[in-house]
Amino acid sequence: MQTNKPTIIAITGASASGKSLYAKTIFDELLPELGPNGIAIIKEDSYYKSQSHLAMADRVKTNYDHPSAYEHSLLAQHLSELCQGNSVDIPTYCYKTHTRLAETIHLSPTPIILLEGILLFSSSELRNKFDIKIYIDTPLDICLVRRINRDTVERSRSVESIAEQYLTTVRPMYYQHIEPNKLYADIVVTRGGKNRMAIEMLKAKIRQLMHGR
Ligand SMILES: Nc1ncnc2c1ncn2[C@@H]1O[C@H](COP(=O)(O)OP(=O)(O)O)[C@@H](O)[C@H]1O
Ligand SMILES: O=c1ccn([C@@H]2O[C@H](COP(=O)(O)O)[C@@H](O)[C@H]2O)c(=O)[nH]1
Repeated sequence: MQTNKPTIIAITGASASGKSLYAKTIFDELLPELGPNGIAIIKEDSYYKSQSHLAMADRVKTNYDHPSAYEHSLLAQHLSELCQGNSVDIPTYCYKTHTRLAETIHLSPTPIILLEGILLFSSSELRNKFDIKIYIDTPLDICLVRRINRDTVERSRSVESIAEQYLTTVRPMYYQHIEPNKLYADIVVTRGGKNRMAIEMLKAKIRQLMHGR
């Protein structure tokens, strides 16, 4: 690994497997020692394509679990920019309106970048940019329960709409585009975002990388 470029740690797995919680726990626990210029989180979901040209009735029909729903080319471009020492303006996305928002988030390169999202391993162009690849391996029935609990509260969804979307796209796309790419992982983490040993091991690796810079 080069020491002068950001280390990109990609965290993938099914929807509601615990990717965000795992990344956020590591971020929160390392922030006091690394500071805001030391570590950042990027979400693949920020790169969902804008759907502002579609009516709401059509936006809900989009397959958000297929790689084509994401602007992966922009994510790849931003990772390249960050690795070259340049800042980027990350898009923001609203799950309630299913589209990109007007504002962006300005991000300068940090030594450690935690990148999390469901389809990060589906593109070889993206995979080649990752220094460490982690797969959060949580049984799908547990993910579904977590998704129902989360999306009814945080994403304005009804249980019926979650069930419909799960059966039509979320579950089939998981078996086509997420689970088969587990083989690219360096590390497979069980028990979701609260696996304390998996959290401590990645924190130790990050500390080692920071000492080597
Ligand atoms: N190990 C766990 N035990 C209990 N709840 C968890 C665990 N991991 C994650 N969760 C919860 O499940 C929900 C989905 O987790 P989240 O991290 O948002 O998943 P993802 O980012 O993979 O979609 C959240 O409400 C989160 O707090
Ligand atoms: O407009 C949207 C965009 C995405 N989704 C669902 O989100 C998940 C990915 O996010 P996680 O935080 O990893 O769960 C994906 O399964 C999409 O189905 C959506 O419902 N609407």
